[in-house]
Formats: sequence, C-alpha cells, structure tokens
Amino acid sequence: MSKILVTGGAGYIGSHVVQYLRRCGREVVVLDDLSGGFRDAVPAGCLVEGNIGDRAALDQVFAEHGIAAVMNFASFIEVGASVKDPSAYYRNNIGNTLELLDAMARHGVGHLIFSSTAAIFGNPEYTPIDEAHPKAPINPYGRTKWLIEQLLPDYEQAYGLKSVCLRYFNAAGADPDGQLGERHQPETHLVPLVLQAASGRREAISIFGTDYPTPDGTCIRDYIHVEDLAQAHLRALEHLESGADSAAFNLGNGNGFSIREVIEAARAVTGRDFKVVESERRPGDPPVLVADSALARSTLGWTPEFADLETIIAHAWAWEQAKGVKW
Ligand SMILES: NC(=O)c1ccc[n+]([C@@H]2O[C@H](COP(=O)([O-])OP(=O)(O)OC[C@H]3O[C@@H](n4cnc5c(N)ncnc54)[C@H](O)[C@@H]3O)[C@@H](O)[C@H]2O)c1
Ligand SMILES: O=c1ccn([C@@H]2O[C@H](COP(=O)(O)OP(=O)(O)O[C@H]3O[C@H](CO)[C@H](O)[C@H](O)[C@H]3O)[C@@H](O)[C@H]2O)c(=O)[nH]1
Repeated sequence: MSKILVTGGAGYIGSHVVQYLRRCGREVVVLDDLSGGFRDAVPAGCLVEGNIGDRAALDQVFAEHGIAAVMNFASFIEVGASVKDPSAYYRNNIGNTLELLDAMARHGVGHLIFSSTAAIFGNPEYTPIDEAHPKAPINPYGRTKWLIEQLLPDYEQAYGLKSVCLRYFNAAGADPDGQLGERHQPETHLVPLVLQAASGRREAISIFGTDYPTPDGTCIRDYIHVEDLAQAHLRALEHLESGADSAAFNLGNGNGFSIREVIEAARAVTGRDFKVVESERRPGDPPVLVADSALARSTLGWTPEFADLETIIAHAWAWEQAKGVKW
C-alpha cells in the first residue's frame, strides 16, 4: 500500500495520528522541521527533517516514497503569537502550505487531510457550531486556516486535489498507552497548564477572565481527545479513498466545559489541590466554542471513544506524571 505523508508529524496531534495510522497498518512518512515538534515523538526511520516550504525537499520525499495522500499538521498554532507577528503566520501557514499543495499537484497526489480549527468561526453567532456557521476569523491564525480552506476547491478543480478539512475544537488528552502526550514549548493550552499546576511544576493556574456571559463567568470550550482526532483522520482519508467528495467537518464532543469546571475535574482526577489565580481576559477568546459534529459522525462513521472530560484529563495526567518533569 502507498504511504501517507504526515507533515508536522513530530508535533502533538500529528505524532498521535502517526502512531494510530501505523497501528491500523498504514505506512507513514513524517516531514517536520522540528520547529515545534520532537524527534523522539516519531518512530525510528519515519522522520524526514525538513520544511514544507522547501520545494527540493518535497520533490525528494514525493519521488522516493510513493506518497498517495498527505495529512498536513505543519503550521504555527498560537493565536496570540499570530497577532504579534502575523507575517510569520502568513508565511508559514499560507506560503509554505502553498508549496506543499503545489508539490502534491506536481506529483499527482490527489488526497489531502488538512488541520483546520474552530478559530475560523470567530465569535460564534450560535452554538453548537455546525459546518454551515458563518466563517469570520478574528485573528491572523484563524484567517490562515480559513484562507487555505477557501482555496482548496480551486486546487481540486485545476489539479484534481481532493481534500477533507477537519476543524478541531480544543484538542486535549494523551495516548492512553502513555507513549505520547502534549508537548508545546511554551505551553499555552489550558489542560496541560492545569496539570502542571497539579504536579507542582507550575506555581498556579491563571483563569483568563471571570466576567464572560457564561454561567460561572469563565470561557466554555469543547475538549476533544487527541486519540479521537486520530480516528477522525483515518476515517477522513478512507472517505476520500472510497471516492467520496471533498468536505469539511467540525470535530468536538458537543459538550462545553467552563475553565472552572476543567479545574474542578483536574482536582478530582489528580486528587491534588493547587493555586488558582483570577486574571484579566486574554484578547481574542470567544466566550463559548462548542461543536456540532453530527456531520462527521453520520458521514465518516466517526465515533469518539474518550468523550468524557475526566478520561481526557486522566490520560493527560498520566503523561504529565510520567514525562512532564523531563522537559
Ligand atoms: N492543539 C489544538 O488544540 C489545535 C486546535 C485546532 C487546530 N490545530 C491544528 O492542528 C495542527 C497540529 O497542532 P499541534 O497542537 O499538534 O501543534 P504542534 O506545534 O505540536 O505541531 C505542529 C508541528 O508542525 C511542525 N511544523 C511547523 N511548521 C512547519 C513547516 N513549515 N515545515 C515542517 N514542519 C513544520 C512543527 O515542528 C510541529 O512538530 C496545526 O495545524 C494546528 O493549527 C490544533
Ligand atoms: O493558562 C490558561 C490558559 C488558557 N486559559 C483559557 O482556557 C480556554 C482554552 O484556552 P486554550 O489556549 O487551551 O485553547 P483555545 O481555545 O484558545 O485554542 C484552541 O482552539 C483554538 C480555536 O479557537 C485554536 O485552534 C487553538 O490552536 C487551540 O489550541 C481559553 O478561554 C483560555 O483563555 C486560561 O484561563 N488559563
């Protein structure tokens, strides 16, 4: 069987997807420049160290490996950083992604699974958010993802490149077997930061804003287990392999949890108490982001296995305890 090129496969979500694909018998090649990922998150022999904006590197990978499909996780990922330095985000998430798409066209690779985000919706007009919800990103990061989504139909019409865009809500959790977990440097995501506070690696967790129009005043998010995202990627690829049309899907559990609820769940799971500091709102945070993922369930046959928040936090906690102190 032909190989899947996983760009950004040394990162948090990509590395879990690589492991999942291999367990399901798929052959994988990872292209990652290790700007945000880790060599030891990729199985031996799978990693090609390089940038998706490097035309020569792409030509070599496509020529050598008989690539049949691409899953593109490679991008910069921080909303706040994208506001401070939009140029870096436009160059990497748009410019370099275009090089990847062009290489796919040159080498006749016709299937792409693209990592998109809830950030394309901006401040939601209604919730839960389905695929038809208006797209109005409020920061450069979200705009980069929405722009790529919008140009993919042109690549399909001209070069036959079919795609599935997967819009993750809040990825969290870790490999249930404990081999992999979340590792961002610096870490900005709520669940790992709360667990760093629980383990004592961090003095306290800050709540960014307690005056939102939500029942307890803190932001509500839809946390989706990274392993369930991995399952969705394989289902999405199988969808294209079956000859189905290009599509886009929102991926979440459809349950919203406030920051205070996440903190309470972390206290219950870990059995540890830790300091909580109430601070100012973080710019650019919508009050509520909850997905309507009915379409992914019905079209892809996607069935999340680890939907409850306690399980998501328990897997992340096992990883934090086993590996966290080492980096
Ligand atoms: N983490 C989330 O909650 C979340 C939510 C929605 C969407 N996403 C998207 O999912 C994808 C993966 O996110 P993540 O949390 O695993 O991030 P991550 O930073 O852990 O992984 C991204 C990987 O891409 C690599 N990379 C970046 N630019 C590259 C380039 N030009 N060439 C080669 N490699 C490059 C990095 O080294 C890193 O290994 C991203 O596209 C992100 O925008 C993430
Ligand atoms: O120390 C912290 C960290 C986060 N938060 C809050 O916790 C919530 C979740 O924040 P995260 O940074 O964990 O996640 P985001 O919802 O900001 O971002 C996620 O969803 C976005 C889509 O909206 C992007 O795709 C992004 O890549 C992805 O991580 C937010 O209200 C945030 O303000 C805190 O209160 N304290």
